[in-house]
Amino acid sequence: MTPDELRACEVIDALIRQNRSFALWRIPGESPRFAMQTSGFARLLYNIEELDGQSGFVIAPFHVSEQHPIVLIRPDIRELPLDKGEDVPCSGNKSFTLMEQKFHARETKVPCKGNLKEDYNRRFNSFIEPLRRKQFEKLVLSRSQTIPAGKADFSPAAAFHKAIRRYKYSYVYLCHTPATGTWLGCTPEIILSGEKGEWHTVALAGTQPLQNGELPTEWDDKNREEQEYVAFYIRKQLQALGIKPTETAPAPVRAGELSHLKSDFSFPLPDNKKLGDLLERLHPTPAVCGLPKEETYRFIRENEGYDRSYYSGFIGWLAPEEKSDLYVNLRCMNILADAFVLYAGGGILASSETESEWLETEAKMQTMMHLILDF
Ligand SMILES: C=C(O[C@@H]1C=C(C(=O)O)C=C[C@H]1O)C(=O)O
Repeated sequence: MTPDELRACEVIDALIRQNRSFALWRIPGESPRFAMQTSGFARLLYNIEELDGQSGFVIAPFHVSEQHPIVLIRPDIRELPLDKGEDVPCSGNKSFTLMEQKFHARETKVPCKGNLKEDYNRRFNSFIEPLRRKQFEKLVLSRSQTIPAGKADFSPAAAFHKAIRRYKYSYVYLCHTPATGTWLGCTPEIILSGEKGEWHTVALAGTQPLQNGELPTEWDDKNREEQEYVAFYIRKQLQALGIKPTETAPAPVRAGELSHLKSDFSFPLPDNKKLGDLLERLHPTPAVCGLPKEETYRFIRENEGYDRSYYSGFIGWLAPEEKSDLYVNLRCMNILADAFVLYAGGGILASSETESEWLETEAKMQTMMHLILDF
């Protein structure tokens, strides 16, 4: 790292210690951006529609609750306060006490790998059953894994810098608020991006490792079907709003050492003040939830056995008057005082097999594992 980058990392890590509300993000092919709220608490919302007409950096959970609200960071400053360092104006937020760090760490139990796999297999069996009975067409089963921090001096900012170099084709972010704690992720999946009359979303699903660093050319029926469920759902949601998108054929894209099938949807929007309504319709897509939406959304919450928190929610810059870039929060982790909580999941169809689905979650977790293991 250059001296300037090192200095930037020190400032960013200090903002986390001071419990500020800020986000740092890098859209693929662009330079990193920064936004921070310098006074008061970041706004908490309990309905996605409440995002209509709002702007700022958003972090929304898989399922909104008292414990996991939607958080909207007001961008009081857009430049990293390099000169001022620790003296950024701030009221309302206070530094983390040890107690609060422990509070954020309350979900931290470190089960051994054998138990994790047994637990996953049990969940898999309860997920495959309604699929085989044809009650549902698709379900996404996910899990979390807690990795104790090896050393006390882990730098989230240095991990962000490592991520932007390593994951060129992903959206990389680091976000901290008192309500959410610290999250870092590298996601390949747009939920909504665009400006003025031109908007964009994607149907992304199906997973294979890269083959000798290259995109796979063969995709089996199961992967294609998984992706088509997402495309079908997006078509239907847009249609219900009277939107006629143009759609591309599914094609493989890169996400770290993995590849997924993606089709792009482009469309005009009659009213940019209604982005919350559109997000409410899109989230959660069958890439992270299932089909039919409402039934599988409930089934997952009742049967997955843990709270997804901000994993598989959405994050990013919301700006109806300029360009918005919102992504599905995948390949991410919650950084705690003494541990990392990593998350990953995968689409299950009636034909799915436990072992290969487990290995898929392992492969997806490697995205974050690469950022924490060499520290
Ligand atoms: C659910 C995740 O990823 C999603 C599920 C995929 C799949 O089932 O093949 C592929 C990409 C994402 O849409 C995850 O990364 O945790």
